[in-house]
Amino acid sequence: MSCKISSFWYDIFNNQRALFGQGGRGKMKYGGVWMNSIKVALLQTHVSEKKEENLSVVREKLRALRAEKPDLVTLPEMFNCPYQTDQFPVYAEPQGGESWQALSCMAKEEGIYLAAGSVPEVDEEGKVYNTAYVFDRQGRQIAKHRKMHLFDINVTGGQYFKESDTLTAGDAITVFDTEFGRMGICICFDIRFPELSRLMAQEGARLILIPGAFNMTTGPAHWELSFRARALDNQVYMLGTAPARDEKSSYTSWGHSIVVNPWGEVQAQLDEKEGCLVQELNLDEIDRIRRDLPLLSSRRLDLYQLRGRR
Ligand SMILES: NC(=O)CCC(=O)C(=O)O
Repeated sequence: MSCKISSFWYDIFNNQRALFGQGGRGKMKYGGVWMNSIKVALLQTHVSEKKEENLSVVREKLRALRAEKPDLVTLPEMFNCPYQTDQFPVYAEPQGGESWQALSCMAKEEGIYLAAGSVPEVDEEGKVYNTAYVFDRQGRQIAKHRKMHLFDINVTGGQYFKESDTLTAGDAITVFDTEFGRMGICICFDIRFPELSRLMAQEGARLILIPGAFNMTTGPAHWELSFRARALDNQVYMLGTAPARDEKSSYTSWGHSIVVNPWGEVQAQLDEKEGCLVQELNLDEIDRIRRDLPLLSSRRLDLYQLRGRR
């Protein structure tokens, strides 16, 4: 089936509306109301060295999910490529490349929003980014986030990783609009910087999507805690989608794809194995919790303010 979609319209559209200078501040509703619930499916896939195989796995799993009728499906960080700094430039493709086309077609074929994990992206200057694309039900790209905080850590006796060896950091905060309300997206290590989630929430995000791959050092210590903290601070749903654990790979993913509700509770979480988390999210809960416990509206904005660069 042919469903070639150009990313051209997106460049024009998004250059005008990308967050913080892209218009559309605050709330936007479709036909005056948002839908009050959304069915999401988080796909925790095994990542192999074969890009085509990784894409085929996603295609198969989306087909298998048809009976569930999800509105939004999310994929893991770097789901089409081994999580290794030396491999990012090898697997990188420009926006509109082969993986982008395949993912756009999948969104269109299934009639879903597809938050297509992240993939290595190369720009015209040869810089490589860790990039998350989001497609709408027609397969059009409606958002693109380049990981803003590169994962450079060296934990004594634990995990070492240096994304900046081969990756360049993004510099935009990313939100997008759907009939379910505004959503934000960032990538893995980005979650550790509370300002970013707060800025997305300030811009009206009600759900924050995070493709992520914590590891065997920081995963048990900080994965769930980080999702719960950001959900609680901002009274939003937080969705984290990770690759399944592969003990043979050089970087071992913690897995544990997770949905946390705006009260800060874990609504559902996978273990380390391949799997799919299908969840119905009650979006009215966001408004109820914000009414009952008015944190965002009780901030002392006369005394302090957080502003993103415009
Ligand atoms: N891929 C990543 O950004 C990993 C982040 C991580 O493990 C962390 O502890 O933070």
